[in-house]
Amino acid sequence: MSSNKYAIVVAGGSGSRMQSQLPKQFIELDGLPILFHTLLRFKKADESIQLILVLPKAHQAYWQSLCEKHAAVAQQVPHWLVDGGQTRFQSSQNGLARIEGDGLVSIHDGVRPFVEATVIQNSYQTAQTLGSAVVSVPSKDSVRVNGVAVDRATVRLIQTPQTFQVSILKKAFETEELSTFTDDASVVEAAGFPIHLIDGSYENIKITTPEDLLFANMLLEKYRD
Ligand SMILES: Nc1ccn([C@@H]2O[C@H](COP(=O)(O)OP(=O)(O)OP(=O)(O)O)[C@@H](O)[C@H]2O)c(=O)n1
Ligand SMILES: C[C@](O)(CO)[C@H](O)COP(=O)(O)O
Repeated sequence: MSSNKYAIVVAGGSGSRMQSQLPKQFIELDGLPILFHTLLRFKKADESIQLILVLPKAHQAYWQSLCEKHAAVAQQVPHWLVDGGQTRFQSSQNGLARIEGDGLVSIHDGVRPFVEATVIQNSYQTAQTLGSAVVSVPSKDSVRVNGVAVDRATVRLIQTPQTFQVSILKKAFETEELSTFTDDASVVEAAGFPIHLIDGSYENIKITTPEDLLFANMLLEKYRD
């Protein structure tokens, strides 16, 4: 198999739950837009990873202006820019279309800027041997499905990155979109391929609602040297 490694960072959403004028992926943490933090995490985990950034057409000029403003950081994270889709499925699909040939591809939410290098590295290593690696954590809360308590030990909360052999992901994405496709693993599983879960971390939050920004700033504080 080819040793090419790609990361598709999806940032094509509208961020409606954040209720912010500025799309959430551009909100600054420590003076730097969230998206730069996320892209840097991948490059720092493995310099050879080729980055593909998925952004709505309407946000691309603004992103270019941010790249000029933060030129020193931007040059550390060279990337292809790809148009966002109407849904996350379509954004992943657009990113995937940019990849020619085989290798490994990780899909990661642009708004998960705290993913650790070890998690990224483990995801590529596992996908290399098993075909897929989907980051997850155990539930800390009790869980009920349709009101019925379930054994919490059977529950895993799914995060990103979700990493696959390119050929598997391309085959899976040849399908029609279903409303049950909330992530890339669900697309791959529906195509009949096995999903291998690996450990993530509780700090790998998806910045979704305003209180997530409070937590994000606390995490930055923790790692400030
Ligand atoms: N059409 C879409 C929808 C979502 N995403 C991306 O998928 C990730 C996870 O989605 P979410 O947190 O739900 O982002 P939004 O869709 O932007 O937020 P909301 O659902 O609150 O509108 C985000 O990085 C988001 O930009 C995307 O690339 N294309
Ligand atoms: C992909 C994901 O982050 C895994 O937890 C999640 O499914 C994205 O969901 P969202 O509704 O698009 O935020």
